[in-house]
Amino acid sequence: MAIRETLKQVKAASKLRKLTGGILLARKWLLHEKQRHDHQADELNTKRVFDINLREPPEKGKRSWIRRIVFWSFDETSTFFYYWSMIIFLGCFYNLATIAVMTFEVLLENHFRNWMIGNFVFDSLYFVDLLILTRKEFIKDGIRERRIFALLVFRLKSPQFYLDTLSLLPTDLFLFHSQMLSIVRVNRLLKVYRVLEFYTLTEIRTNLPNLFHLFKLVFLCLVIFHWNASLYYFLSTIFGLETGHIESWIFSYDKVPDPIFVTCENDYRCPPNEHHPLSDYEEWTNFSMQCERTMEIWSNRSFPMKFSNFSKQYSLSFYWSALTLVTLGEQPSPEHSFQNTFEILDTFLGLVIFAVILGDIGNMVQTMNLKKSEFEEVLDGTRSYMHRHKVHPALQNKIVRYLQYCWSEGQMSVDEQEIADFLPNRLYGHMSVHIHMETLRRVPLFADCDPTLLYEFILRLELQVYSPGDYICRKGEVGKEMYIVKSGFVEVVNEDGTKVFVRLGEGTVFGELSILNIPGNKNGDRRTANVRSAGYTNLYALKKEDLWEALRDYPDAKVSLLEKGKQILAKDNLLDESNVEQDNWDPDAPIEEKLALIKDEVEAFTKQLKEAEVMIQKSMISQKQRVGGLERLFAEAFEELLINKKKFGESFDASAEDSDE
Ligand SMILES: Nc1ncnc2c1ncn2[C@@H]1O[C@@H]2COP(=O)(O)O[C@H]2[C@H]1O
Repeated sequence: MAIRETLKQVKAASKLRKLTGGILLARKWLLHEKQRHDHQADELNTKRVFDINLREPPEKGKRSWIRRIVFWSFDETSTFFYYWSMIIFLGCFYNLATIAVMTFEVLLENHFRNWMIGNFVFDSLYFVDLLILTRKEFIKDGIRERRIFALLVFRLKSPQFYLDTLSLLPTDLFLFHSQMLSIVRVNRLLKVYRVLEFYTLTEIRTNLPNLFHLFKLVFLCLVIFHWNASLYYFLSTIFGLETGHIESWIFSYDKVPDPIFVTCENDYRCPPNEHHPLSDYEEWTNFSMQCERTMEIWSNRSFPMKFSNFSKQYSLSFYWSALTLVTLGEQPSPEHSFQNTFEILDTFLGLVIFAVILGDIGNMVQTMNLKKSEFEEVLDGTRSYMHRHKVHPALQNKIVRYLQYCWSEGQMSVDEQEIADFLPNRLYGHMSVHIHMETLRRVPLFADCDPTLLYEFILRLELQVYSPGDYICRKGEVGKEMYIVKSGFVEVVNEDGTKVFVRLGEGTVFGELSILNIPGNKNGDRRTANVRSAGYTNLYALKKEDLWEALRDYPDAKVSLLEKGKQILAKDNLLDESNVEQDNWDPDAPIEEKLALIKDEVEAFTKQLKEAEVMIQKSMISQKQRVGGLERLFAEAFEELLINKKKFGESFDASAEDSDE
C-alpha cells in the first residue's frame, strides 16, 4: 500500500517537473523573442537616428502603385521638386525672352508657327505645375502635413494658386486676331515667383554660392536689357523705320552696315589697278564720283558679310538698350518728346537698377574677401605680438606656418563653434555624426560598438591640430585623453625620438591604454609610449571623463573595450596576468555613482545573507526531521528488541543455565 502511494507521488512529482520544465522553456523562449524584438526595434531606431534617408515609415514601400500615385506628395526640399522647378524656370525664361522678342516683325513673320508650338509646350508645363503644386507638403504647427485633401485646400487658398491660374488664361487667342500682339502673353510672367523659388532651392544646394549669385545678377541684367531693347525697337517701328537715318534716335539700318572684307590679303599694298587711278587728282574733286570710283576699285577685291535683318535689328537695339541703361554711351539725341520721356525713364531705371546690382556685387566681393581679411588680421596681429614679446624666431616661424596651414586647409574659413551655437543640439549632433561616423567606424577598438554609444562619443570629440614634430603624449605621463587620427600620421617613438617603432595613419586610435583603467595594466594610468606628430595632423581627442561617462550607460561595450585593451597590452607584454580580475570600481566616478555601487554591493550581500539564513533554516529543519526519523526508527527498533527479548527471554535464560551447567 505504502509502495503504491510512493509510486503515485513519484509519478506526480515527475509530471510536475516536466510541466515546470516546459513552463521554464516557454518563458526562456518568450524572453529570447522579446529581446530579439527589442534589439531589432533598437537597431531600427538607431539607424533612423543616423540615417536621415530612413525617415519614412517602412510600411510605405508595401503600398500598391495606385495608392502611391493617389496619395503621392512631396517635400519642397526633395530632388524631384528641385528638378521640376528647374523646368518651370526654363518655361519662365522662355516667356521672358519670347514675349519681348516677338515685337520684331521679321521674327514673327518667319517663326510664328514655332512660337505657337513653344507656347503650347510651355503652357502645358505650366498646367502640370498647377496640378503638381497641389501635392506640395507644408508644415503646420510644426508638423508636416501630408494628407491629400489638406494639401489641396491649402493650395487653393494660397495666392500663388491665383497667380498660376491667371498665368494660364488663354490670352493667345488674341494672337489669331493680330500676330503683333505678343504682349497679350504677359500674364505668363505672373509665374515668375517660381523663378525666385528655384533660386532659393539652388542656393540651398549649390556649393558655389558666389558663382550662383553672379549668375543671378547677369541673368537679371540680360532680361532687363532684352526688354528694353525690344521696347526701343517697338518705338522705332511706331515712329517709322523708313524715316530713320544714321543720325536719328530711332533704329536705322544705316547704323548697322554689313562689314566688308578685302580679298587680296596676300598683298599688303593691295594695288587697286594697274594704272593706279587714285593718283588722278582731277577725278577726286567730286564726292559722288569719289564714291563711285572707290566702289569700282574695290568691287572685285572685297566681299560684304551679310547679316540678317533680325540680327541687325536686335544687335543694335540691344546695344542701344545696354548703353542707355548703364548711362555710358553717347546716343543720338531724342527728336520727339515721347522719345525724350522714354530716354529719361530708361536712365532713371538704369540708375536705380544698377545702384542695386553694383551694391550687390560689392557685398558679394566683400563677403568673399571677409574671411581672407580676417585671417590676414590674425596673422599680422600674431606676428607683431610675437615680435613685441621677442618670441624665438624658430617658434615664430612655426606658428606662422601653422596659421598658413590652417588657412590652406579651410579650417579658418568656418567657425565650428558658430555653427554649433546656431544649430539646435540634436541637429548639430546629426551633422557631427555624418561627418565623424565614418572615421569612428574604421577604428577597430570601436568596431563592435553600439551606434548610439558612438553617437555619445562623437558629441564629445574635440578636433586638435598638431604641427610637425609636436609630441602628443610622452611615456610615463598620466593619460587624460585618447586620440583618433583624422588625417595625417603620428609616430610611436623611443625616449629620444631617434627610433620610430610604428607609424599610425588615418582612422587609428592611440592613447587609449592609459585611460581605460585596464585591470592588470603594468603601467596603470601612465602613458606606455611617446607619440609624435609626423606632419600636420588632425586628431579627434576624447577626454577620459567623457569616455567613462559614455561607457557607464553601456556596460557591455565597456567590457568589450577592456577586453580589446587587454589583448593589446598582452601583445606588448604589458599585462600582469595575475591581476586581471574585473573591478567595477571607477575611482573617477561621481560620488552618487560610487554610493549607488556601494548600495548595490550591500544589497547583494544582504540578499546573500538572507539566502544563506533560509538555507541554514531549511537544512536545520531537514536535519531535525532526519534526527526525528532516526529517533523514531531507533525507538521502534528498541521496542522490537524489548518484545523479542520478552518473547525469547525465558527460553534464552533456560538454555543459558543449561549451558552453564
Ligand atoms: N607598439 C605600439 N603600436 C601601436 N600603438 C602603440 C604601441 N605602443 C604604444 N602605442 C600607443 O601609444 C599610446 C601611448 O599612450 P597610452 O599608453 O595611453 O596608449 C598607447 C597606445 O595607444
